[in-house]
Amino acid sequence: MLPKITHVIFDMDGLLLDSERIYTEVTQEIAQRYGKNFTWDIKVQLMGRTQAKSNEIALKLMDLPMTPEEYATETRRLQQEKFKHVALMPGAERLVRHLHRHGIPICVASGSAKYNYDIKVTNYQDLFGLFHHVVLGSDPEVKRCKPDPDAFLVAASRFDNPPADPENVLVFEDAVHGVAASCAAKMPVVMVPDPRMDPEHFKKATLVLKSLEEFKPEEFGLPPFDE
Ligand SMILES: O=c1[nH]cc([C@@H]2O[C@H](COP(=O)(O)O)[C@@H](O)[C@H]2O)c(=O)[nH]1
Ligand SMILES: [Mg+2]
Repeated sequence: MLPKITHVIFDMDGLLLDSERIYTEVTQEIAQRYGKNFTWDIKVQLMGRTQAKSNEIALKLMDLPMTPEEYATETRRLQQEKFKHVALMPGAERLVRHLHRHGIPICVASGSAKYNYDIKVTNYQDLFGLFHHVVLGSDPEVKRCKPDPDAFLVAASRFDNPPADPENVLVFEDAVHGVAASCAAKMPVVMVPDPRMDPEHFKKATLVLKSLEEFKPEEFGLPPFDE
């Protein structure tokens, strides 16, 4: 029996936005300059983290001869050009608009830095305006990034009247650390992973889908699509 859902939290990168593709392109470009390879196994360890934490891990695992400052500046420069043109993931807009139209409180909880968030949503102001609130990796209340539960617990606490009970909050995630964070927060989670993801990582998810387009809201006690 799937839990009855009252509130929904969306991850952003790789779930609502096709921005994981951009992170990969940029990191691979920098890695190649030094004859290194940004592998999928390394990528999995970065997804969902704060920018600072992810940079630290990437530098170490790829053993790049750059200072943290040089790496941060160069990735930021290359990413920001591309983030302006980021696409939505299939089914994201339909689902967000559907839940909003039916009065289901929705929000975003992402590891993204605010300076990147602002660029990523430039073309989607209207859509992102439907969220009750947005919690980012740079939020002072989020002490630890995913896979710790902080981002989701803070996000649930900011739904008002009444605040959300974790077991009735549905999380949508693409990343292994995001699924772990949802479980640590005791929230059910629908995982929509990249096709390269090892199915070994699916075990903790409540449900795994190939695309948001496959989601059936009524299975979680939410209003069915009516169009
Ligand atoms: O290849 C990468 N993927 C993901 C990240 C980090 O993971 C976050 C993913 O955020 P979300 O929780 O919205 O999926 C990004 O904002 C970024 O901080 C990264 O640095 N590099
Ligand atoms: Mg993500």
